[in-house]
Amino acid sequence: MSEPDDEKPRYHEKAVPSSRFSRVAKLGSLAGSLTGNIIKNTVGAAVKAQKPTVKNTLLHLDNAKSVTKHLSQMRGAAMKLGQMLSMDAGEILPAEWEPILAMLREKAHCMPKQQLLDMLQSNWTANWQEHFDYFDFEPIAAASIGQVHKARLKTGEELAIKVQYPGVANSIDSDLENVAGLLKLTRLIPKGIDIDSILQQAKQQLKQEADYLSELEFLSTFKALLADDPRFIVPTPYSPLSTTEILCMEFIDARPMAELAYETKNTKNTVMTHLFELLFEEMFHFKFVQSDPNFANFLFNPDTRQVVLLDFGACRTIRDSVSDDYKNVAFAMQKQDEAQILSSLLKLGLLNENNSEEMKSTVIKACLTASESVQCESYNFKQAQIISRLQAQTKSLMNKENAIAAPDFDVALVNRKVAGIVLLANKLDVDIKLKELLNEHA
Ligand SMILES: Nc1ncnc2c1ncn2[C@@H]1O[C@H](COP(=O)(O)OP(=O)(O)OP(=O)(O)O)[C@@H](O)[C@H]1O
Repeated sequence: MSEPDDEKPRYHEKAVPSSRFSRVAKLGSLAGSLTGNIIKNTVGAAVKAQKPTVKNTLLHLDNAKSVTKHLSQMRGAAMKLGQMLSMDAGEILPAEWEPILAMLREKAHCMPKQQLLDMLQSNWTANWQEHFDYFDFEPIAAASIGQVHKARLKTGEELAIKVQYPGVANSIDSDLENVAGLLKLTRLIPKGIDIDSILQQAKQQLKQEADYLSELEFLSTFKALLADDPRFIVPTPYSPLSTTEILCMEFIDARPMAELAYETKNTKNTVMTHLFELLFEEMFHFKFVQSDPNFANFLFNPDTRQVVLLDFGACRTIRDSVSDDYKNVAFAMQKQDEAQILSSLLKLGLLNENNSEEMKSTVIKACLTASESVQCESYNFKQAQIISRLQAQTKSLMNKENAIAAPDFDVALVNRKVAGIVLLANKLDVDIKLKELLNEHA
């Protein structure tokens, strides 16, 4: 049933611990290895006549490796929380953690063939192979809550089939609680970040993402919204074989977004411009947002410069008021109107009346700095070093207990979307006519 494909990445097979007991045991062993590493590094520091500090003990790279190794084996909730943290806080966590965050974004194991066969059989029928010309058991991708296989139906259609790891849906709450407890133990998270609200939102988002029939519906909605749009390719959903744990759609042959880095400046600018156009359309026009804009969720076609959109698990319809308030912030930033920026941030819940004057003024100053992106004709996030400048400006907030307000879910998801697209543009070193793109929505 399998056709070899030399271009495909190889994944290590590793059984996903599916019972609650085995998942807790896995976290127990992580706690054990963290403690072991702390002792080892404290002793190591003492031998080298250094004072043991948080940096050379808790934040030591051995701990980073332990956390990554265990989370990537747990997959599901554990790994997703790591990904969310790296998206939300990736630019502000201590530099020592960058290797873990990078691995959490990318590293994954696939499930052993028998576990995969059990999932296919329990979701389909014993004779499921009758539907296919071939089904490649080697996954083309192993992500946080499922792995993706390529297959060809008897009718000739090529499908991408996402199969969820067993036990993911039932263990979301307990996994997230346990992992967050561990992360708190490592004191990894700056005081200013409200981990408990990230945790609540991660639970809510993951439960939605673990229901592949809801993703199938979101995929159909996006397919309809972008029908005949020459900038984008959205795979056609295939519902006859889709279930809550298996998602089937058209297979699209395109290149990973990371390879865009090697394309011409023109291609990079065009592809990234499409993504900013889509961002504004989702926020201000569709009011329906795909809120997980990580690198792996886009592919591109180098010849046509089209963007392939994938992974619709985390879509959300946002309230009209949220869409309007974001638009007000954007245009107030363009006009450098501090009073309007403040009132829109208050409405969005990104600031509240209890915040100190110092806090309000820090956030408004940061908005004014960021506003250069929508004022000049063409903007390059990387060359402007805007992220490090904003980090420096808001650094004082990171060390104050719960200083960063936890907005409601709509707002948190739009924030994640905006941040994700900006980080992508920053990474790719592109020039974007952001002012012009925004003005189309005036
Ligand atoms: N329709 C498709 N055509 C071609 N490749 C696909 C398709 N769908 C998914 N893939 C491949 O599988 C990878 C993972 O897919 P997807 O992002 O949907 O999985 P996921 O489990 O939801 O990931 P995440 O960890 O982001 O939640 C993609 O980056 C892409 O390489």
